[in-house]
Amino acid sequence: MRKLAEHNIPLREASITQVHSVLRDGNPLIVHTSMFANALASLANPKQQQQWVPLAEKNRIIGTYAQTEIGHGTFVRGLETTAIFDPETKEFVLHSPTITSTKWWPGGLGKTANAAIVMAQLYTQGKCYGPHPFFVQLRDFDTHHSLPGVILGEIGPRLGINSQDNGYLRFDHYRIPRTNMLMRHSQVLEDGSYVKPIHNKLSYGTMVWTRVAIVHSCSKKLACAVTIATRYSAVRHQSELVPGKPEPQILEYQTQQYKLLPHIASVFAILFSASSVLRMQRNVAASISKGNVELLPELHILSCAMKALSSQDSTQGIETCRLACGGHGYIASSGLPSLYTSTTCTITYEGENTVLLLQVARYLIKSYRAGLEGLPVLPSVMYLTAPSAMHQSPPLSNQALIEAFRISSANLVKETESRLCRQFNLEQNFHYAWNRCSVALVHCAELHSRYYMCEKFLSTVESIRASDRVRSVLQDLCRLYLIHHITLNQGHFLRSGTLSGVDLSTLEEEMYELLAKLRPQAVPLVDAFDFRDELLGSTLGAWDGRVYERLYEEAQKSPLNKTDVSKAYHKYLQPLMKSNL
Ligand SMILES: CCCCCCCCCCCCCC(=O)SCCNC(=O)CCNC(=O)[C@H](O)C(C)(C)COP(=O)(O)OP(=O)(O)OC[C@H]1O[C@@H](n2cnc3c(N)ncnc32)[C@H](O)[C@@H]1OP(=O)(O)O
Ligand SMILES: Cc1cc2nc3c(=O)[nH]c(=O)nc-3n(C[C@H](O)[C@H](O)[C@H](O)COP(=O)(O)OP(=O)(O)OC[C@H]3O[C@@H](n4cnc5c(N)ncnc54)[C@H](O)[C@@H]3O)c2cc1C
Repeated sequence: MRKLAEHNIPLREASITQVHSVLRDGNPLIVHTSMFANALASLANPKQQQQWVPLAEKNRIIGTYAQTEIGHGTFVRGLETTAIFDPETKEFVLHSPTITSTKWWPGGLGKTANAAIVMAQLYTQGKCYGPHPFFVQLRDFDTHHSLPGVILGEIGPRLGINSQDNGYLRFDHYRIPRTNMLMRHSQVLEDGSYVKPIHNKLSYGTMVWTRVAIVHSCSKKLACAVTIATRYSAVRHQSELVPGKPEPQILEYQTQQYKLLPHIASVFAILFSASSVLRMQRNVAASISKGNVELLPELHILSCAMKALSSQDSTQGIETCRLACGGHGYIASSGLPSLYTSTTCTITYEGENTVLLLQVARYLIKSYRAGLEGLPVLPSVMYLTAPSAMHQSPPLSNQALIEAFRISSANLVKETESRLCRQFNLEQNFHYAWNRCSVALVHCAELHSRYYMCEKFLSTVESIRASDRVRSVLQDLCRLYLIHHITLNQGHFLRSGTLSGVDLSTLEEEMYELLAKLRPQAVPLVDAFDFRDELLGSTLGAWDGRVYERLYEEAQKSPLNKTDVSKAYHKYLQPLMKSNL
């Protein structure tokens, strides 16, 4: 917090800095600095902001975002916590009517937060208006005791991020003033009448914002992992590449280069896509302030797509980096296990990936159908029904590969839409037909998202003007990324006829050449991420390469090494050894 203040970083921008990496096993303030701060900024009206933002900025109020319940995470419309307006007292009564309505998971809720943005079903004048956000004080601001009517606790150990005190929360007819409903987009007036928002998903805005922040943070996490694994691969010597010759750096093995270089490329692909979505988000936020919500669906879909792809890619990449470090990748002091556990959760939180990809697919199918009917569609999906442009670029050039992605994606959407129609004809029910096509629909969403990411990588690299040599290395890296993802998805390209078997063999051969060409750039590339050793926190990945010394030094800190003979020897081992069991 002191660092943020020193650098004049507003609270709600803290989560896209490296500040939370200072803590190894989760940050109990991350939801306060990200979702809570953003919910106040985007869902509270100016008067409410004046009241709460300065207190949150000064950390007098420490908040969390309490939406998920034991019974419902994905299906937000199914939340059970109620906020019933009482016109007599001009208050809302918050209540948790069932066990499944218990709020469950919010970060920092267990012990740290004294307030929360609570999503609850809004009832007024006898009618339910769906989930809405409320500012709720949970603990006394001086003593930190939970307030009467509020039942709070921590949910217990998790796979990782165990310093984050994820919590549970129940309300027992707990009253809050009417003015605690966040009223920027929708309101309940004193007489209980409800004023609608200009778009009925504006109250989901904090989730959209956080998905964008997650994309950015995934590229940082993956950058940490590739830095550790690449530096280690330059220090580690193992086996014989040529019999009788000295043991080479493991980075000389083509298989090792294949494990690392595509993930170094992935850091850039995710980062450039994140920047593009962030720009769009800023534009949409500015438009919403002027009452224009036209681009909100596009932002929602793009943030779902990029959150899903980046969390999946970074988690897989980090695990590959861990495996690439052999046994030493399994030791906690390598930093890789905690990077993995703090990244794999991004697949689940802020919208489980499959669910988000199905949102993307819904948009693709709707846009495809609209395009066929000649109705207007938004820019990112115009290609679904636009004529193909495959022959305009030289064969297998970067542009041709992007076109191959685009056409394959359009082809898959077309094929899946036909399947959906056939299934609908059989079932006579759109929802059942949708479910029966949902694996294929997820594949459509993945390919569309990959196309977007490849396109952003290429267009960003080509726009670099500062240095020819930097651009040249990034061009090679981008080329490797494109070919790598084509080889992983060969079937789609063969099915669409955009690439032949011969093309794929040619590309595969080029990929192996690129691995060798980029090998000398591997260490400079990760050094350029410029992580301080303190932030990386890894015995394997420190700048000076003293891997073995650091591993040995770190082992000395193990509590078991404080004494030569442990207590357990006297208590258990010695009796066992003497027991003749
Ligand atoms: C690594 C460190 C990270 C650091 C960074 C900070 C991290 C901080 C830590 C974070 C810790 C983790 C913190 C947490 O985890 S906080 C909890 C996060 N929870 C979720 O993300 C829940 C996920 N579920 C949903 O968002 C909704 O229920 C979905 C979207 C699945 C369906 O929803 P619903 O059932 O209501 O809708 P529908 O399917 O009938 O669709 C109806 C229409 O609505 C459109 N629509 C839907 N949504 C939006 C939207 N948002 N803007 C604009 N439009 C939207 C949709 O396209 C469709 O349009 P159309 O097709 O009809 O035209
Ligand atoms: C570390 C961590 C931190 C979190 N922090 C917060 C927080 O601060 N605040 C907060 O409110 N919440 C938080 N959450 C909760 C998180 O947002 C939810 O766990 C997440 O949205 C997924 O919901 P769920 O757990 O209900 O999973 P479910 O929706 O039950 O998913 C289970 C399975 O069902 C599938 N499924 C569900 N619906 C569909 C569908 N329509 N179509 C196809 N398949 C489907 C999913 O794909 C998945 O395979 C956190 C969770 C974690 C793990």
